[in-house]
Amino acid sequence: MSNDKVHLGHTARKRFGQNFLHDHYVIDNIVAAIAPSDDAIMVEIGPGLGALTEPVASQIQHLHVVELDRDLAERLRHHPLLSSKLSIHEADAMKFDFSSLRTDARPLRVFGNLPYNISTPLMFHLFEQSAGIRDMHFMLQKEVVDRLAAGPNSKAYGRLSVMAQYYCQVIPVLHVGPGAFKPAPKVDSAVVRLVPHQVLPYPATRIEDLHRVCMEAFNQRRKTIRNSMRNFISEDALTALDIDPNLRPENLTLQQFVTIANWLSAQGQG
Ligand SMILES: C[S@@+](CC[C@H](N)C(=O)[O-])C[C@H]1O[C@@H](n2cnc3c(N)ncnc32)[C@H](O)[C@@H]1O
Repeated sequence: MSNDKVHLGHTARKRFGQNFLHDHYVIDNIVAAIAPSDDAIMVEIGPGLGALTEPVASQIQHLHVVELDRDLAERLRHHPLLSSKLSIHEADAMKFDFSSLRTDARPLRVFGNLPYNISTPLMFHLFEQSAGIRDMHFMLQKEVVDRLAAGPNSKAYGRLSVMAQYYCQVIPVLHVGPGAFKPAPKVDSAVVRLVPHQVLPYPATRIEDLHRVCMEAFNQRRKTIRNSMRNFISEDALTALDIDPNLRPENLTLQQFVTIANWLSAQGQG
């Protein structure tokens, strides 16, 4: 085993997606982007060995952390500087009810250097609870940030772009190379800021229908939507919605996806 896997006396566990930040310049930039504040309930996902936890906690009164690794949660409980400021939730963030942390009128602010193996489903889990969240800052694979932020007519545009932008404004913040982590991941990383819309710009009648339309369209992204959507909407119905059936899914805007999903919901066949 290479020494790269041992950081501050802890052996990184691959199954928990553990790549610990150790570059102080990068850490400072991330904390500056987060701009910790006491006017919200701050929550970190995957505090690990505390690379972000320590500098964030030093700027605020209290911080919730959600950590799945029992050993790391235990270390944090005994951390000389942090333990008095932290509420440690030893739990799986994928199943965690973040809204349960809202014990007063303040919104949540969520951040984390996410385990890359679960980052996409975890974001979907958070999008569903986004009404009570002011903002989220996540370290992700750069490719995922590119997909989150992509607009129509680009290669990176897909289901993740449409669903993320349905719920949030997406702002890429910082590019981070592999050397900032121990062990170093094989891919480039980036920090993204996600700001949930106060009022959804294009509300879907049934969110399941929007999921379905995106899924069916992007599963066959080289086909025209006339073909990839023929299971649930006819060419004539698309034309009646003022959407060209010859387009491919990557040409459709979020608004057009929602228009199709809402048409589907209105048919009562979603
Ligand atoms: C990429 S590491 C980041 C650690 C630390 N924040 C840092 O930046 O150095 C991901 C962290 O998430 C934790 N983790 C992995 N899966 C998790 C899950 N399902 N729920 C909560 N935490 C998880 C890992 O144990 C690890 O501490």
